[in-house]
Amino acid sequence: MPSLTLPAPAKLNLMLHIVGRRADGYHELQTLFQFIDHADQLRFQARDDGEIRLHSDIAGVPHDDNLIVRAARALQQHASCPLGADIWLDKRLPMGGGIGGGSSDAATTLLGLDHLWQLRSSEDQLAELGLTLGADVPVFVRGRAAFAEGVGERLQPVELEEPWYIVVVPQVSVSTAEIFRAPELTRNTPAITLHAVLERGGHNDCQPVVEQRYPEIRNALILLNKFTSARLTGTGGCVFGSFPSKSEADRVAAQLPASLPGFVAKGSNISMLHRTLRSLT
Ligand SMILES: C[C@](O)(CO)[C@H](O)COP(=O)(O)OP(=O)(O)OC[C@H]1O[C@@H](n2ccc(N)nc2=O)[C@H](O)[C@@H]1O
Ligand SMILES: Nc1ncnc2c1ncn2[C@@H]1O[C@H](COP(=O)(O)OP(=O)(O)OP(=O)(O)O)[C@@H](O)[C@H]1O
Repeated sequence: MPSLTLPAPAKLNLMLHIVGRRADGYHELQTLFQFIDHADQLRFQARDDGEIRLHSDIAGVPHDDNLIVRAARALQQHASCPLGADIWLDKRLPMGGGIGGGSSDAATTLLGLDHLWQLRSSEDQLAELGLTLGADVPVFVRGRAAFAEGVGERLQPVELEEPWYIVVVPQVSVSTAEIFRAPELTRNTPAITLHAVLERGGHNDCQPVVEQRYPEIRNALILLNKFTSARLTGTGGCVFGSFPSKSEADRVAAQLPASLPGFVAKGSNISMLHRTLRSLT
C-alpha cells in the first residue's frame, strides 16, 4: 500500500484583536497568522478496508476524539471514499500552547489523505471541511500567511517579513475555551484595516487575561522582553519574539533558564506542509 510522510507545522498569531461576539458565543477576531518551520510529523498508509487507525497515543485524548481521526473520517464521509488509513504521529508541538498543533494535524490529515486516496478535492472544499473541526484549521489547509477575520475563516493572504523566532513554552497548558469565557476579556477592540495592521502592528487581547491568570506566562513575557518585544500567541501559553538572524535567536535562547524551555524556528509565509506537497508533484 502507498504511504506518505508530511509535516504539520505550527502557527503564530502575530496580533489578535477581538472585535465582537456572535450570537452562538464564538468571538469575531482579527488576527495575523504566520507559520514557523517547527512541526509534528504524520505518516499515512492507505488501507483497503475503510478503517481509520491512529497508532500513536496522545495522553488524555481518546483515539476517536483525536483531530487526526476526526479529520480522516470527515474526509472519508465527504468524499464517500471506501479506503481507510493507518496513521502514525510524531508529536513535537506542545499541546495547548496556542501554536495550533491539533488544528495543523487535522489540516495535514485532510491534505495528506486527499492526496493518498486520490480524491482531488478543491482547497475550498477542504478548508470548509476543516472549519467544522476547528477555527484554526482553514489557515493550515490553505498554507499561506494570512490576515484572518470572522472566527478565522475569512482569510486574506499576506506577504510578511520572515524573521527567526524564539518560542518559549511555559510548562502550563491554557484552555482556549477558558480564556474566551473570561468576563474580563476585552471584546470590543475597534476593527482595523489590514493596511493599518501592517503599518502599525497590533496587540493580543488575550494577553492581559492570560498574564493575570498564569504567573508562569507573565514571567516568560518579562524575561523575553529583556531581549526583544515579546508577545503571547493565540490564547497561550507560548510566548514569542522575533530576531533578524538565526545566530541572534540562538544567542538569546542560550541565555534563557532551563525552567523555560523553548525553540528557535524560522517564520514562513508558505507552510512547510505546502512546500513538501509541492515537491511531490
Ligand atoms: C485563538 C485562536 O487560536 C487564534 O488563532 C483560535 O481562534 C482558536 O481556535 P481553535 O483552538 O481551533 O478553537 P476551537 O477548537 O474552534 O474553539 C475552542 C473554544 O474556544 C472558543 N472560541 C474559539 C474561537 C473563537 N473565535 N471564539 C471562541 O469563543 C469557543 O468556546 C470554543 O469552544
Ligand atoms: N492531534 C492532536 N494534537 C493535539 N491536540 C489534540 C489533537 N487532537 C485533539 N486534541 C485536543 O485539542 C486540544 C488543543 O490542542 P492544540 O495543541 O491544538 O492547542 P493549541 O496549540 O492551544 O491550539 P490553538 O492555537 O488552535 O488554540 C488538546 O488539549 C487536546 O485535548
